[in-house]
Amino acid sequence: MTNYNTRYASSPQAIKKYNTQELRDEFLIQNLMSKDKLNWVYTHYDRFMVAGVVPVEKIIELETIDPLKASYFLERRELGIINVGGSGVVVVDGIEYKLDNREALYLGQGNKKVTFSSKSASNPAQFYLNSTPAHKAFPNKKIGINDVEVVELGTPETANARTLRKYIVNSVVEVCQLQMGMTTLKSGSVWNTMPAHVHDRRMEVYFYFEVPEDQAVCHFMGEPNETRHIWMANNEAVISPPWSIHSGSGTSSYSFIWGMAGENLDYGDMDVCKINELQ
Ligand SMILES: O=C[C@H](O)[C@@H](O)CC(=O)C(=O)O
Ligand SMILES: [Zn+2]
Repeated sequence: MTNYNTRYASSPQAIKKYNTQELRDEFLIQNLMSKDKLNWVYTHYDRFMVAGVVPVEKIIELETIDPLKASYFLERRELGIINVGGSGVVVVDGIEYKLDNREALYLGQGNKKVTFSSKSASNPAQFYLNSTPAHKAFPNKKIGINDVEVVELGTPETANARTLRKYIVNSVVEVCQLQMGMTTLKSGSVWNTMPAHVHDRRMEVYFYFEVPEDQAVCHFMGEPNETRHIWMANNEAVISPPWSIHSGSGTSSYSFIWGMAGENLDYGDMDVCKINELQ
């Protein structure tokens, strides 16, 4: 079963007046990982789409949705998939890709039939999906844990020691505009993306997972001199407009998947904010 809802783009002026619920309604994405359902959010930020799928009893098919006005989902789109659950299988036009925990798959434009299933109902796969418009068909590619580019960031003293893994970036796989990766906080560190940055060329979505039960992540957004926060639970995502910082501090360590789309494929294109100038 496929569900979707739509999020329109917001101006920096608008959010200055939002209360907590309005901010959450615009930017927070909940209920992504629900059993035997494919829940899409179609954003008007670079038409970036976000979904989760947890196949338990069923094989779930990637269906087109009405806003695409396409005869199949990947007619004009590319798709990135990262499995954050138990072992699963993605079948793409008859070709089977086994995705274990923390393995990823890039699917190019033009693939017609895509299905998701789990190896075991007691430890189901949890596929996190990002999709963006595509203008060219690049080859499908599985990205295993040894294919990623690893970057160590931060220090324990500043509570931001973390390992960043680039899965879907153009030095690993050819893409039109999608970029995806995963960042894991070291035990005792809580701050991601600090120093914070903006990149007006690209929007971004963060999906927080491996947040221990009874813990939470406080996600910071907004212009660097006008920030807001959104408290987030495990398996929730948050949209970052191109004009917004996107940084979080947890009450414990955690992991998150970042996904981006927009003007360029240069991962390092960021305007870093001075920590002591944030407001
Ligand atoms: O534009 C890049 C993204 O915000 C993330 O890759 C940053 C991140 O994972 C981190 O610093 O922890
Ligand atoms: Zn960023």
